[in-house]
This record gives sequence, C-alpha cells and structure tokens, in this order.
Amino acid sequence: MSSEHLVVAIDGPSGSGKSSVSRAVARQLGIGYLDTGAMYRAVTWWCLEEGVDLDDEAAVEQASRHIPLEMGTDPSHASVLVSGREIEDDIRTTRVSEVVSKVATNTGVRPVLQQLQRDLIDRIATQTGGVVAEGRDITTVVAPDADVRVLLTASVEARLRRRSKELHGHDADHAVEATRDQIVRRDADDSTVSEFTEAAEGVHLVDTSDLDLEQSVAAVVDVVRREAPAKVGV
Ligand SMILES: Nc1ncnc2c1ncn2[C@@H]1O[C@H](COP(=O)(O)OP(=O)(O)OP(=O)(O)O)[C@@H](O)[C@H]1O
Ligand SMILES: Nc1ccn([C@H]2C[C@H](O)[C@@H](COP(=O)(O)O)O2)c(=O)n1
Repeated sequence: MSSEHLVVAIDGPSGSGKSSVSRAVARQLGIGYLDTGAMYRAVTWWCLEEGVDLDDEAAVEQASRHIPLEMGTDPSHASVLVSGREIEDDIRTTRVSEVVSKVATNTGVRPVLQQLQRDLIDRIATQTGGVVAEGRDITTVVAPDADVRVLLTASVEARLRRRSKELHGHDADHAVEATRDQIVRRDADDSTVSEFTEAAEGVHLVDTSDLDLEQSVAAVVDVVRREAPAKVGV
C-alpha cells in the first residue's frame, strides 16, 4: 500500500471477535472503522422492508445497487443509516441474522458491495488518517494490498461460548440453537464464497481462543506496530 494512510484489514469467522477487536484497535490508533458485515446486513434489512424476495438473486442485486446507505465510521459509535433512518439495532436482530447469508452468498451482490467497500476504505483513510476494515474477504479480495492484514480466529467452542454469553437471558434451549445457527451454519454458508479459515500468504494469524478481549486487541496492535511502524503514531 503506497498511500500515507494506514489501512488494516481484519477477517475471521463469526464470533472470533472481529468487530470488538477492530473497534478497539481503531480507537487505540485514533483512526476510522468499517464494518463490512453491517453492509450485507443493511441490504438484507432493506430487502425485507421493501418486500424483495431474498431468493430472487437479480432483485437483491438491484437492491444492493440502489440502497441509500450511509456507514458510520466512528469506532466508538456504531451507526448504519438507510434513507437517514438509524438501523444499527435492526440489522442485529435474529430476523436479519438468520437470512443474511442469502445476501452474502449472492454473487451479483458481492462485487457491488466490495467496490463500495474499497471506495469507503479510501475515503475513511483520507478523512481520519487510517482505517481498520473487517469482514470475511477484506484481506483477500477487498484490500489485498492493505498495510497490515490479520486473520482473527478462535476455536468453535470459544466462539459458541462468547455468543451464548451475549444471548444470556433468553430461553436457554433457544439460545444454544440460535448460537449454533449464527456460528456454525452461517460460517458454512459464508465460506462457500470467501476464504476466512486459512490465512492467505502475508496474512498474520491471531488465534484468540485463549485470549481475553484486551489481550486480543494488544496482539493485533502489536502486529500493526511491527508491520507498519512508519504509519502508526506513538
Ligand atoms: N478475545 C475475546 N475474548 C472473550 N470474548 C471476546 C473476545 N473477543 C470478542 N469477544 C466477545 O465475543 C462476542 C463476539 O464478538 P464480536 O461480535 O466482536 O465477533 P465477530 O467476529 O465480529 O462476530 P460476527 O462476525 O458474527 O459479527 C462479543 O460479545 C465480544 O465481546
Ligand atoms: N466482508 C464480508 C463481511 C460479511 N460477510 C457476511 C458474513 C455474514 O453472513 C454477514 C454478516 O456479517 P457479520 O456482521 O456477522 O460479520 O455478511 C461477507 O460475506 N463478507
């Protein structure tokens, strides 16, 4: 990457800690943040709202081209706007999580969102001095020339444990099944279109199975400082 701005790309499976770690890393480095999964979720939400059949691939692709989407880039304040309406909470509901893979595996949608993501990465990096972008194909397809590329992993057990903890308070049986669906089934579907289980050449593997959140953030910041010392502030 030749630009003066720092671009950090982070991929990984569901529940590996990408969003939490990426936000914290961006905050620590004082740069912007892009959650690309939220973009697939926003298209899914928009299709559900507009009555677009998620099995109609051409119609969903058209929706991805025309969605009036604005992505928040502040790592301390998650925000996703569609037509000016804040949908950050709506896109995290089970209604969206259960079907988002249909949109993410639509091969007409992917290049549309990938180009939008490249444009956003450039814009955020220019505006804030750098960006941490996270998803499933950022290190390999969207920004293979990023200054620093990380694959964040964790064992299935650790990821199930983390998600179950998040869902604590719900009916226990439902929580376990919903967790399994959100982790195992969704990864199986998503991995048909992206490689996020093996680190590509030049991508740094950070296994967080035995790390807490703080240790995971420190591990990624260490990689960034090592790989791009000239672009990181003190
Ligand atoms: N290293 C860690 N140790 C313990 N808990 C963690 C760690 N990293 C993340 N968590 C917790 O695990 C949960 C899932 O993390 P997060 O949402 O960041 O994962 P993700 O990879 O972005 O998932 P998804 O792709 O499904 O959105 C969160 O509650 C988060 O606080
Ligand atoms: N670059 C990306 C980002 C996300 N996805 C898929 C994976 C999920 O099915 C969905 C939502 O992602 P999450 O918010 O759970 O990280 O989008 C993808 O295919 N490529």
